[in-house]
Amino acid sequence: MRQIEVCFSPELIHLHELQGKIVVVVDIFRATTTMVTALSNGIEEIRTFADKESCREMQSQGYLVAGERNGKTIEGFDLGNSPVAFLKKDYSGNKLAMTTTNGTLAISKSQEADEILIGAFPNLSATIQYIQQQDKDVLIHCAGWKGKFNLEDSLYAGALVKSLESTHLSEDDGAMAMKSLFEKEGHQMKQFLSQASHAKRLQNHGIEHDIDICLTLDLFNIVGKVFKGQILKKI
Ligand SMILES: O=C(O)[C@H](CS(=O)(=O)O)OP(=O)(O)O
Repeated sequence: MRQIEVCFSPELIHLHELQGKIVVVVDIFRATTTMVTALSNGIEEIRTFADKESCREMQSQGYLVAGERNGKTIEGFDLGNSPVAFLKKDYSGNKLAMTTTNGTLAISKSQEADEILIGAFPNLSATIQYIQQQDKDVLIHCAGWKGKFNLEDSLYAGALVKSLESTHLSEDDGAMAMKSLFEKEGHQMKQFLSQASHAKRLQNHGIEHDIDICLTLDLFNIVGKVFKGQILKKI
């Protein structure tokens, strides 16, 4: 049987074997949710950058540039890191360059994987369906917050482990623990995650509506996948 395991922070990813696996990168608040929303609303490809300046330079190549530092839109950028902003108009025909605090770092640290998927609650079922069709082990790479464990990415990991239990064994302690957490709290996800430190940070920025999108299941029937350094959508 295929295996599934969880890495709770990009700081711990060196402890895991990535080769041959599907790595699902997850940053519920908000980078991977924003990416999936952008792809669902017309963005044709996303390139991710660790630093602001390399990202900003993509403007001259016709890319929209999006990103934040400490949750705030970077000065001179077209967009921040808000999924809601990508629902406000049709972005068909546009390409996006993005830099965020945690999510884009987790993607760059997953490069040795056989496949990298972009995980978020709004495309959970599509991602599950795609994984079930592949004959590969899965590693869920939680972006966390500045190197630390966080509740929302971990709960997503639990949801994925639980949903894949008929096809993927979770012998890893982290995967087992998160499955139990999801079994206990998954039915009241919004209430449970409203206590999360990052949810409180977003509330302080007055962007509660982002939280709603981030915690809504199956809004989009797409899979976000990295192909040669670009994130593209697979329908
Ligand atoms: O924009 C976000 O929500 C966070 C910012 S921070 O970690 O709270 O500074 O970035 P992300 O990469 O989406 O976790």
